[in-house]
Amino acid sequence: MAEPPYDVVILGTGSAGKPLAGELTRAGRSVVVVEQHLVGGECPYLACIPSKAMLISGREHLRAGGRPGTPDPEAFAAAVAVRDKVAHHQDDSGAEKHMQEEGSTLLRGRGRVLGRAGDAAGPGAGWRVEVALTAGGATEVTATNLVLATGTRAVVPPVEGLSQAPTWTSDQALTSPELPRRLAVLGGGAVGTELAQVYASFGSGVTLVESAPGLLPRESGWVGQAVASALRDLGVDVRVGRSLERVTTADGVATLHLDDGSTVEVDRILLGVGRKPRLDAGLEAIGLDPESLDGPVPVDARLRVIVEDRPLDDVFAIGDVTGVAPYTHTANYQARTLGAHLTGSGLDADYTGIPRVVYTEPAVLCAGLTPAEAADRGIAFETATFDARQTSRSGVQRTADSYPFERSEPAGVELVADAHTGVLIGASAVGPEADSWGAELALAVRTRTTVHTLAQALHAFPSWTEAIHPPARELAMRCGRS
Ligand SMILES: Cc1cc2nc3c(=O)[nH]c(=O)nc-3n(C[C@H](O)[C@H](O)[C@H](O)COP(=O)(O)OP(=O)(O)OC[C@H]3O[C@@H](n4cnc5c(N)ncnc54)[C@H](O)[C@@H]3O)c2cc1C
Ligand SMILES: NC(=O)c1ccc[n+]([C@@H]2O[C@H](COP(=O)([O-])OP(=O)(O)OC[C@H]3O[C@@H](n4cnc5c(N)ncnc54)[C@H](O)[C@@H]3O)[C@@H](O)[C@H]2O)c1
Repeated sequence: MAEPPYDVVILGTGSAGKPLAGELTRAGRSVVVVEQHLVGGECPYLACIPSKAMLISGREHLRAGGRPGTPDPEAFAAAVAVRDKVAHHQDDSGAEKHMQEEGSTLLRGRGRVLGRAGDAAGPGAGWRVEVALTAGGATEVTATNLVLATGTRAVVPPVEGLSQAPTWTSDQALTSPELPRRLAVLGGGAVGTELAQVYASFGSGVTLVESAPGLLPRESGWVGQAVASALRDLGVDVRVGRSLERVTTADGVATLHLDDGSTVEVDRILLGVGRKPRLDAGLEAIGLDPESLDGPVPVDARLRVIVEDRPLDDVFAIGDVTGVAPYTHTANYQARTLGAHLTGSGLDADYTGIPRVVYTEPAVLCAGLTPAEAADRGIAFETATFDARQTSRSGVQRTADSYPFERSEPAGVELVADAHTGVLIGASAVGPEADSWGAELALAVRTRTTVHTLAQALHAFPSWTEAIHPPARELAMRCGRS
């Protein structure tokens, strides 16, 4: 059955596709969305929300007397119940209803681009998309504009024996009721560090293997060291600069063979080594070859897909599939930006100061450039750091905190400023709730605030934001003024 022609067809209803549909229907556009799995994408059911719920429950468990190294299946089961409740038990009927109430036509199935509509080539002719319906059968839709919002999938590294081992991706970990007694976490990025903390909090014996020289290797070295130190306090065996050569499995127990000759026996291996864009929606029909692309879909500042160095006027990509700062807030922002472009004059996307947050304890919030990135770009810069344990808030927190074991409580702030202008070009904050109080720094980077202005800001006493003042003041004395 052929559907009527629409203004826009969107493939994928995740943190990118779903809000875009709302922006467009509110502006009176006709929209058809195609979703092959869950309406809402990975974030609410399989990623952000269940992982944050488990981190919070893990913290509460430790404060209530839970001991790292002592598995507590009962406490874990209670946390899983909360996790599954906040993740709606993967029931997306509420999200589906919401999209329909907003006016979108939702087709459940797998979409594949067939090509331009009719014989006409070039902008304005519209796009044909075939949908293999989940309920069976197929249909075809036509729309003037095509939007790819197909997200990513977990990378499975090509390691000998891994496919026979008991592995989890984060999707599986965050939907499973199992508390492994011994868990290996492969990868020390956001997934690896957050989930290592979750399982260690409930008593799993966790070994974290990261191939880079430190955890969270995209960030300044001290940030990853702070997180590594906190994980070690929880009993996690953190091994950085190590790679996995092969895995052997016998009687359900996997043995990891690392490149230093050591072995680790575990009941489960969690893969947190990154994600790859989903490029299997018929991109050949728009002139992209997924094989040779082997990376994100290239877009310009208006989210137009670039083919052979030129942006297409009627094909767009948003969200993780574009590889631009893969977070829900980026996907939401790109959806708003594209919505404005398709319904009015719009603005170019500006990715300055996107917060990169890891919700471990201590939490991490980074924005803008690290000193290493500033150096790579040839920018003359100055940096200053401050140990946030010197704030009054740290003293209050230490006294009030009821963790049952010694912790090193790493916390700090690093600012990076343009040496000539004093504009804040990067910042990192680590500490309790840095995901919230560090937001001031992300805003300062995004709004090109100078360290002179930042040094004049008043920071509430006794809050963690007081840690921002000393390095801002130091840089204000060392940097020029714009
Ligand atoms: C464990 C984990 C924790 C995370 N935590 C956070 C966090 O705390 N904060 C944060 O900001 N980000 C977090 N993220 C990242 C965040 O989940 C993603 O950035 C965000 O979900 C990307 O949204 P998206 O719409 O691009 O992709 P998705 O949410 O993956 O949506 C894409 C949708 O497209 C559908 N689709 C794909 N191909 C087709 C097709 N051919 N036809 C029809 N439908 C199709 C898929 O089924 C999917 O529903 C986390 C990620 C992981 C893995
Ligand atoms: N708090 C958040 O916002 C949050 C939380 C979780 C995930 N995410 C997003 O989900 C996506 C996936 O996260 P991720 O942590 O899997 O990816 P990532 O790319 O952030 O980190 C992967 C890590 O694995 C390491 N690695 C790669 N191959 C390895 C190997 N063979 N052995 C050992 N280590 C290896 C890399 O050096 C890197 O540190 C990211 O886009 C991330 O932004 C965000």
